[in-house]
Amino acid sequence: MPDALDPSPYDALLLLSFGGPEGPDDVVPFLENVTRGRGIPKERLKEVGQHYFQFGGVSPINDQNRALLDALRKDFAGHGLDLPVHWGNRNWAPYLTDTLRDMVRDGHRRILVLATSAYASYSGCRQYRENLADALAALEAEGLELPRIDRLRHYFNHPGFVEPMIDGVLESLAGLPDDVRDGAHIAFTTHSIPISAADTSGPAEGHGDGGAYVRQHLDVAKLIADAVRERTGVDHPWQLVYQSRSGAPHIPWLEPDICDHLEERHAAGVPAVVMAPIGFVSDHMEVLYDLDTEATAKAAELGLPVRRSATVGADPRFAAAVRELILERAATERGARVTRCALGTLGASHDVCPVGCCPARAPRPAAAGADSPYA
Ligand SMILES: CC1=C(CCC(=O)O)c2cc3nc(cc4[nH]c(cc5[nH]c(cc1n2)c(C)c5CCC(=O)O)c(CCC(=O)O)c4C)C(CCC(=O)O)=C3C
Ligand SMILES: [Fe+2]
Repeated sequence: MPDALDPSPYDALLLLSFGGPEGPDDVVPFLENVTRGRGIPKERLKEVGQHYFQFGGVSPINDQNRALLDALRKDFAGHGLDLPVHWGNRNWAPYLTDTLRDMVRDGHRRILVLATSAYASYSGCRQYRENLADALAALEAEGLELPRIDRLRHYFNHPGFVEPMIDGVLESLAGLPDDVRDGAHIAFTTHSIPISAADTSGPAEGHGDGGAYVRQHLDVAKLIADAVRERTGVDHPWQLVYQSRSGAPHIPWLEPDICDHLEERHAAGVPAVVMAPIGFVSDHMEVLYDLDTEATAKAAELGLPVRRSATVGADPRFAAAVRELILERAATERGARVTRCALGTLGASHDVCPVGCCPARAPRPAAAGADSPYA
């Protein structure tokens, strides 16, 4: 047996994810949960509902989280890390509040959160923290003693997140027809968000010009493109583009959209495109519908060969990265000096979101940050 690894002061890991419907009857209530108070046009909701119905009302995200749970437990057991792993979602069962209640009743006092969102932004960071605060408030109202909750730092530039995506892009290139492979461009995609949200993503000192959200994605894109060039000897031109835009049309969101980008590349004579969804942790509905269905249909219409590269999902290298991040944070909490592993130019992200990081339009309590009202 390997030497036991020390996760103290933490006594549990909570995998915190988005959640998704698991059957047709779940779709509308799930969308109501997601969009409550977000001002999304009715037309857009009808359209997104259809994406889910087209897949039998089942989002792949829950099974992917089950696979990630298995991968984490296997990795921890194999390395002598004795830390129970629980799972709760923001928008569908198992709901965060229910999971957290069970954890508190099981006696957990110091909980570390792994969010299935790798980058900064209101939607990808603070909103998760707001939902953690909501869950703590609910448990407080039930008279339960509240645990202390910390969240693992953003892992977008951790090798365990980046390396599986490099393999994914290499695999997609290999899958293209021989005569177009070397000329292929890479379209790195992520979720479009309002430009105002991008500009205020991350800590205040980096606000403006797309903020941490755009900078972090550009750093990952460049890492992958550089690694692909090194391994294939071919310089594939690349660009960061966006997908899954929602919201009112008069509000500016990050562009270009992947479909417009495919059209533009095709018109410019580019012979093939690999779509690499670096903004997402798993092949969930935004990937299966917006890329594999919609963008792939657009490419077929253009006669443009495309491939979509795999997300990280339950890759064992990602599970190992999570273990390293847990041990890194635990050691930091114990006052030890640790190496903080990160690729690229930005360095390891902060452990605790500072005040003013990824602000909300309408301020609400958020846990696990410097502005948390909870201990
Ligand atoms: C940055 C970001 C991520 C990546 C980080 C992360 O992973 O957290 C992400 C992930 C996801 N988004 C998802 C689903 C949805 N997102 C929506 C709406 C929105 N997302 C936004 C941003 C993001 N979203 C924003 C700015 C909105 C507009 C409304 C608002 O300002 O809040 C809507 C409403 C309908 C629509 O308009 O699309 C749905 C249904 C699912 C589940 C997929 C599945 O079921 O498999 C996942 C993983
Ligand atoms: Fe943040």
